[in-house]
Amino acid sequence: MTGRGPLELLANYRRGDFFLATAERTLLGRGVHTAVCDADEFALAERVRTTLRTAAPDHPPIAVGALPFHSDTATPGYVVVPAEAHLAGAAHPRAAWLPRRKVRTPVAIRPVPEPTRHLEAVASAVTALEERKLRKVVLARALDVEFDAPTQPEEILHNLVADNERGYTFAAALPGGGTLLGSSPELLLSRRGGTVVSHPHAGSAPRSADPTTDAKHAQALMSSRKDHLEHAVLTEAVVETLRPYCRRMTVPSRPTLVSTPTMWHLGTTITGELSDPDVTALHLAVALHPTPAICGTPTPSARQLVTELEEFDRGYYAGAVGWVDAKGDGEWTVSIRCAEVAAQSLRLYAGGGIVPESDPKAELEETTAKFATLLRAMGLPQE
Ligand SMILES: C=C(O[C@@H]1C=C(C(=O)O)C=C[C@H]1O)C(=O)O
Repeated sequence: MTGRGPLELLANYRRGDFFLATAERTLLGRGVHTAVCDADEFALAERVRTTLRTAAPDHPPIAVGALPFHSDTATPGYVVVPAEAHLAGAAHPRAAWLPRRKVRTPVAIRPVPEPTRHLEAVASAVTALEERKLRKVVLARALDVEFDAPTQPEEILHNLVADNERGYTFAAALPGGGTLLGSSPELLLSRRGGTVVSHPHAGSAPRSADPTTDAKHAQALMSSRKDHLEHAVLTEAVVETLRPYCRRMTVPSRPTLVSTPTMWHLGTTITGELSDPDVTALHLAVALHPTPAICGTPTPSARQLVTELEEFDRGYYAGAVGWVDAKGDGEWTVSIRCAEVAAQSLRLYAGGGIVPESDPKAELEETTAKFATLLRAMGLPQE
């Protein structure tokens, strides 16, 4: 496949590969030279560094993979040095003109939990925030989609890449044989040489096909106290975690508006100059994860509340997907706007940050809007 362009890499993707398309590059990893699987994510980062440093010259000096929301033996961090790695430039703008692929119609779609249960969970979270002195918690829900024939990750990935020009669009093989498939707007961490960048997102509003309504939603988000509060909790945590690794940091005082084809968000680009050249992109991603974008603050009690209130396991949703190379450079995106794809079914996930001012109905609508990234790529109605 050497010398192929980004669209050829996309066309070549098949179940079991690793694929990541960003605004700058397209990466395809195939096969497994060495797999590193560890429920302890710091141990995982160390083992991956050693593997890449001591590796025989016959394999690509890059490792790719996925971190779960919460690591344990059933859902460990999983990073592989692929047998083959292919790198090309950005798939866009040409990818936007690709004809869409048809995805089979599902036989059943079931919300987990029922929407009324999610409303109750958000209301309980609001009460618990006050009682337990939490500043924020992120609650998610899922959609289980069933087919009477094999799922088509290749087709869905193709449409996700075509739809999301500025997204981090990924397909990552998981240890149990499934695939995590999605297009996230959010950069957990990138490291290039001595420079680290994080672009955390919190604060959301749906896009609208009507330009006046769309602009209104954006404006309302930019002036929403509740959303700015959610966002401030997040940037503070990211800055606090990165500071010990950096000799200099640049942190804008206000977030900016970020758009995806389906959502508006508040985002802040945080940059830093590393003081320790030995710390890899994966070490930094592991240190940051889980940020309050997908868990809450303080982390341990927010994680506990998530376990109490969500009726399903997040698996690799709200984790991270990315790559790290032998120099320690790399790029990890927050694994949201995604689905875990099995043989004949898939599970879509969407969550939102809850603060004391949150309204359950608005939170339910926000998760519905966030499902649209995947539903649209599957050719399904987005309601
Ligand atoms: C948790 C998700 O999204 C995150 C939560 C956001 C919010 O609460 O406003 C915004 C962007 C993401 O960081 C998701 O899409 O599932």
